[in-house]
Amino acid sequence: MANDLLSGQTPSDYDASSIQVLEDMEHVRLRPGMYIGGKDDRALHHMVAEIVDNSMDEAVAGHATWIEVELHENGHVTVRDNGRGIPTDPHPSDPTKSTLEIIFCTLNAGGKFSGENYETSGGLNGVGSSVVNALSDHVRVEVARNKELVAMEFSRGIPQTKLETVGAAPNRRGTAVTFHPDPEIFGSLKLKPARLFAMARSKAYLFSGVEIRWKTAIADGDTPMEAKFHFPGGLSDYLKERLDGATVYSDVPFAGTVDFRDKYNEAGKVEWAVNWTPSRDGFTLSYCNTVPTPEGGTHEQGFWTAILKGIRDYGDRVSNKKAKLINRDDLTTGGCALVSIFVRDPQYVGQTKDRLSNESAAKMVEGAVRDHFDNWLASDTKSAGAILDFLVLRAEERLRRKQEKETSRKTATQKLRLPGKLTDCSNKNREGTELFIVEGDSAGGSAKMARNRNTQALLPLKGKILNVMGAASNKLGTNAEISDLTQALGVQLGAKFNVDDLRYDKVIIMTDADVDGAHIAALLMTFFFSQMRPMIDAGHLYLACPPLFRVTQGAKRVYCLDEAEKNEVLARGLGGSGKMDVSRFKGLGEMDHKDLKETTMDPASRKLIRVSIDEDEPGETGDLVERLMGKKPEMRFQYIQENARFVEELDV
Ligand SMILES: Nc1ncnc2c1ncn2[C@@H]1O[C@H](COP(=O)(O)OP(=O)(O)OP(=O)(O)O)[C@@H](O)[C@H]1O
Ligand SMILES: [Mg+2]
Ligand SMILES: [Mg+2]
Repeated sequence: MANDLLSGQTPSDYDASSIQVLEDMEHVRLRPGMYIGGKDDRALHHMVAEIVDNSMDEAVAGHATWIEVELHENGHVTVRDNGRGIPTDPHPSDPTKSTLEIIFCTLNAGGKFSGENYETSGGLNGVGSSVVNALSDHVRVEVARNKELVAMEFSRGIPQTKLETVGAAPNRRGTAVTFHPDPEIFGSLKLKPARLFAMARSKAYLFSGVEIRWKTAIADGDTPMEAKFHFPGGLSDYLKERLDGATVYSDVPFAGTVDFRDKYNEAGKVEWAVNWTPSRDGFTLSYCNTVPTPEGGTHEQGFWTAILKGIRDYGDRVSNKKAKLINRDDLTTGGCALVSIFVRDPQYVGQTKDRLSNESAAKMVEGAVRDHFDNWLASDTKSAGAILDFLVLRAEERLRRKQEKETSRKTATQKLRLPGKLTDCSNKNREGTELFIVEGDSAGGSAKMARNRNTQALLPLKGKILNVMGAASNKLGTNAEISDLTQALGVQLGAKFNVDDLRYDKVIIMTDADVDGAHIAALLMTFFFSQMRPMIDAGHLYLACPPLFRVTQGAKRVYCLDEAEKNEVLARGLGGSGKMDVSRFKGLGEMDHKDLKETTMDPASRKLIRVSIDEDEPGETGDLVERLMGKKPEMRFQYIQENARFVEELDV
C-alpha cells in the first residue's frame, strides 16, 4: 500500500517526513468524521467551505477583493482569489519541500497560529487544506506569486507532480484550488449547485469588503448559472432578504457593527441585525470569522443577553411593568437575528466549529450590542413600542398557557375518585411524563412499586368496562370509567379533543401479553382512534411490550418478548450451568415489581412501540372502524395489526 501511494516519488523522498504525510493522510481518510463531521452531504459541501474559508480569511485580512467559486461540468470545483497566494518557497521544517506542499499534505500546517499573518481568521488549526486534499481524488493548486504562475497536483493527499512553473504572471496574484471529492469516501454524492450558491452568497453578506463571483456548468433549474455578489449593506440586507414578505415590527432592522479595538482595545469586531415578526418562527444565524456556527455559542448568548436586558430596561423607562415578564424564549420565538463575530483566537466545542466557546465573546458582544440597542430604542420609539408590545404579549401568552395547564391538571386529579383510580406522578409538567393504562388491579400493585413516581402515572382499567368503548359516542361521555380516563388525560372527547390539553407526554397501554390483553389494547386503540385521533397523529400513544417468557439457568435469567425469541435463547443457551427453566407469564400481575420495571417500564431498559396510523387507504377507515365495533374480538385485533403501523422505538 505504502509503495503504491508513493509511486512517482524517488526513493530519496521516502524519509521520515513522507511517513508523517502518509500517516496524516491515511488518518483523515480513515476518520473523515473527525475532520469534516462525516461522509454525508453536509460533509461533502463542507469541503468547499474549507477552501472558500481560506480565501475569505485572505479577504478579511485585506489582501483579496474577490473570490470566485466555479462548479464544473465534471463535478470538480474551483475556488479562486486575488490574495497573496499560498507561499511556495521551501519550508523551513523540510527544505526539500515547498510550503504549499507542506500545507496540503500535513495536518496542522498553517499560517494562522501566530496572528501575524491574519488577525482574525476562520482558519485555525491548519488542517482545512490538507483534509480536503486527503479526501479528494484530484486536486490542482495554482498560485500566482512573484510574477510567476506555479502549479502542483495531488491525489488522495499524495503529490502527483512536483511544484512546477507553468507560466508567467506579470500582473496577477492569487490562489486557485481545483478539486474533486473522492467517490471512495463520498460514494455517489454530488456537489449541489444550490447549496454552493447559497454558501457563496452568504459569505458576501458576511464581509461587505469582498465580491463573490459564482459560476456553474451544472444546471438545476433554479440556481443561476452565473452571478456576482457584493453587499455593502451586509447583515442588514441579508436579514431583509431572509424576511422577505414577512410582517416585521421595525421597518429597518436593528443592526450595527462595533470594532472591538475601539471599545476593548482588542482585535476583532461584531456585526448584527435583528427584527421581530409575528408571522413566522424566529431564528438565530451566527458566524465566527465568517464560518457558520450552527449550534451558536457564546456570541449568540451575549447577543440575546444584551437584547433582553435592553428591552426590560426600556420597559422600565416607559413604565411598562410587564416588560419584566419577558424572558429569552419570548425574545427568540419571533426574533430573527444574524450575529457575526470576528475574533483573534476562536475556540470551539468539538472539531467541526459548530459552537463557539470563547468566554470573552459573550461579554464583548453583550457590551457592544447593549450600548447601541439602548440608543436605538430611544431614537426609534415607534419600532421600540411595537416590539415591546409584541414581546409582552408573548410573555403573557406563555404564562397563561402554563397556568392553564397547571389548573386543568389539578382539577382532573381532584375529580378522580372513581374505581379506575389514578396514581399520578409528582412532576406537574407534561414534558417527560407518562401515563400507563394498566389492565386490572393486580398489575396495578406491582406497577405502583415499579414506577418512577416523579414521571410515571398509573391508571388501572377493568377489562369488562372497556367494552363500552364500542358504544355510540354520545353514550361514552356518561360512562364513569371513560370519564376517569378522559379526566386523567385532561382532555375532552371527539371534536372537543385538543391535543394541547394532554397532561402526559406519553400515553402507554400496558396489558398482558396474551389474547385478552391484545383485545383490550385493541379496544383502547380503537377508542383513541375514534375519539382522540390527534393524540395518535402527534405520536403520544404507545404500547408497552411486557415479556412473555422468562428463561433461567442457575443465577442467570433472560426475558423474551415472544416465542421466537425464547426459542433462540433456548438454542443459544445462557452460558450458565444446569438445566434451563422456562416460565411463561400469564399476566403482568405475575411479575414482581423488579422484573416489571426492568423489562417494561424503566425507560433505560424497556422497549416501547409507538402507535401510528397508516393512511395508505384513505376513505376506508370509517368503514373499518365500524367493522371493528363488531362482535368478534379476533377480527378487531387483526384490524389494528393490519392498519396501525407500529413504529418501534427503543428509548434509551
Ligand atoms: N487562498 C489562500 N491564500 C493565501 N494563503 C492561503 C490560502 N489558503 C491557504 N492558505 C495558507 O495555508 C494555510 C493552511 O490552510 P488550512 O486551511 O490548511 O489551515 P488554516 O486555514 O490555517 O486552519 P483550518 O484548519 O482551521 O482551516 C493557511 O493558514 C494560510 O496561511
Ligand atoms: Mg482553512
Ligand atoms: Mg494543512
